[in-house]
Amino acid sequence: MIAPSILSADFSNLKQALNDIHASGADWVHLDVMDGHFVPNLTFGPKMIHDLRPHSGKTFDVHLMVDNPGELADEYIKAGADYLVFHSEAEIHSHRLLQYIHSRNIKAGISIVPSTSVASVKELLPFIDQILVMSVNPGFGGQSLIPQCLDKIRQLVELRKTGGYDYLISVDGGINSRTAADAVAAGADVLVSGSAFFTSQDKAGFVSSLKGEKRV
Ligand SMILES: O=C(CO)[C@H](O)[C@H](O)COP(=O)(O)O
Repeated sequence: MIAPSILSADFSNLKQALNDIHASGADWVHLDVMDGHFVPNLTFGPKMIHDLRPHSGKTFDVHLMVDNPGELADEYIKAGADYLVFHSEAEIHSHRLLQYIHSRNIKAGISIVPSTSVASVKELLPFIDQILVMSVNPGFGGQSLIPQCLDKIRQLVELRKTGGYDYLISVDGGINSRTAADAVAAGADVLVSGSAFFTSQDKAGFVSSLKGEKRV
């Protein structure tokens, strides 16, 4: 599946960004929430997500790049998140927060930055619907994929098989027409793409290309 990240959209025209995502055939909308503390950038909060919600029937994949995500989770659940994904590095009680998100009847996920190992989140794998592998240091779009991060996807595929778990593996950062095939070969289920998607003149062709349907 393809999840364009509106981080790279024109923030003065986000309805158009959603229309572009719908017309492209992409599957999800990826919404990057940054607090200026956990990552050195600020984006938007729950009101933005709430206001965008009526304009899209797509799955809203909300990626919290914030300190203390447990204190903020409710606001994003109320705003209309379908998946609420937080960083395990930012939450001591990740297991409790996963349970809480599930108790509110939405999907729950964790994300890991490039310096976090899969081994350090192994205990959480039975309790998640998605793991978002950051393939750049989070904070900004337009960076280059760190190839070593793809090995974490391979490890997560193996652990899912041996553990009988049921999570999706997403990859986020530096995904474009050149890198997508490596991420898919490693076992990624969801490709998040920001700058490559929004700078593409042929977004439907770009999405098809990432899905392996045709080349652009
Ligand atoms: O989470 C993010 C940055 O922290 C973005 O979703 C990600 O970087 C996508 O942007 P690009 O495809 O341009 O790398």
